[in-house]
Amino acid sequence: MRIGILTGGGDCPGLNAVIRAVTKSLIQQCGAEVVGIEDGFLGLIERRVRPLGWDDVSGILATGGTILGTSNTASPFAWRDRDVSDEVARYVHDGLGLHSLVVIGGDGTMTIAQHLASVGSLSVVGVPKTIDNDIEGTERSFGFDTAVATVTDALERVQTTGQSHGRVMVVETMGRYAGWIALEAGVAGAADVILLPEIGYDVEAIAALCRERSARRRSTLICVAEGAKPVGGELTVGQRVDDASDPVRLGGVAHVLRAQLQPLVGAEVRATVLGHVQRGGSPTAFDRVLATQYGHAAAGLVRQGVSGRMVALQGGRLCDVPLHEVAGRNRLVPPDHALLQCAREIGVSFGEPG
Ligand SMILES: Nc1ncnc2c1ncn2[C@@H]1O[C@H](COP(=O)(O)OP(=O)(O)O)[C@@H](O)[C@H]1O
Ligand SMILES: O=P(O)(O)OC[C@H]1O[C@](O)(COP(=O)(O)O)[C@@H](O)[C@@H]1O
Ligand SMILES: [Mg+2]
Repeated sequence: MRIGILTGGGDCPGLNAVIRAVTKSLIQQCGAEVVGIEDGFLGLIERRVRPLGWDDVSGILATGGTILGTSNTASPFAWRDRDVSDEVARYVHDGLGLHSLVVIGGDGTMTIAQHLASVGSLSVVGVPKTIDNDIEGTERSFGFDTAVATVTDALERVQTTGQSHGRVMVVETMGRYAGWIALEAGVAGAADVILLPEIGYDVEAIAALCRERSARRRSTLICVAEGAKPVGGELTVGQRVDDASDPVRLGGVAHVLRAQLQPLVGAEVRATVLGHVQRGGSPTAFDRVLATQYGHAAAGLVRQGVSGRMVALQGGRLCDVPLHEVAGRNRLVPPDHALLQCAREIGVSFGEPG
């Protein structure tokens, strides 16, 4: 049995833990030959692969990033304005002789994997990664827990300096169009205001809260997701990546909000954009365990000859879901989410109009 592995989309902590678990499981359980594909789908397009043996994946459990490299721009369906998916499928079948491909990625990567599985009749098994936790079909992607821990730590640090100066402190998280990181870290880091892409905010309502807190000699800690926007307003685009299917990179809403709040509050306002620090470094123990379980489960599906499915966590239990239920979708924070309600009832503001 010959199996390929690739990591696609933005990197996140725990990718190496999955690569290790998939490879060790397949070698130990069925003596499989494992092939690492470099830089996600780019490696299939440019034909860059290398063998992965037991020793290649030893000692990488706790390391950040991905030993295989990744790409969040390369798609076989739109490569330099061409659809090269047929060539890629032939390379996987005939060139590499792969029985199955384990694809570790996010919503975008799973969309490509699902298309490749149907168009190219490839055998594909998915593993959900992303700090954003926005993949349909699973309640947890690995990498999210580590990002939340990093943001929580940052919020606590920003809070002490904010309180010393009596300032309004705005901290921006990643997450694209989903507010999971801001919501969980905002609660864990005791933010006074949490702004999510799923809930439009009102600058005057936030300013009123800041003024009221300043009057009580309290600083205000605002945790804003990069995809948050004012009611009826626009997303803040950080930059455009022209060769990506989704060229928009969000970023900078903390600076926009800072400028909007400053004339409305007495206190000084400062903004911090956490950026890629949220994606780097060693995975938490939770993510190491989840990534190991996901990798082991994906190897199990491969050995059973299952295709077109992604391993997942539902109700705290490992399971697998069809890729077509994941592809092209985005899991957002639902308006009736229990943690939203909990936060509201302990006085956290979501910046909603008063
Ligand atoms: N809706 C989509 N349809 C097809 N390809 C997509 C879609 N969204 C993203 N992609 C492609 O999938 C790859 C990874 O997507 P990205 O969203 O950056 O990472 P992730 O897999 O972590 O979600 C990129 O090559 C991107 O061009
Ligand atoms: O690394 P880039 O290209 O700046 O992308 C930034 C984006 O990637 C993420 O960090 C992770 O998103 P994906 O998991 O979809 O790749 C987003 O939170 C962020 O908006
Ligand atoms: Mg994504």
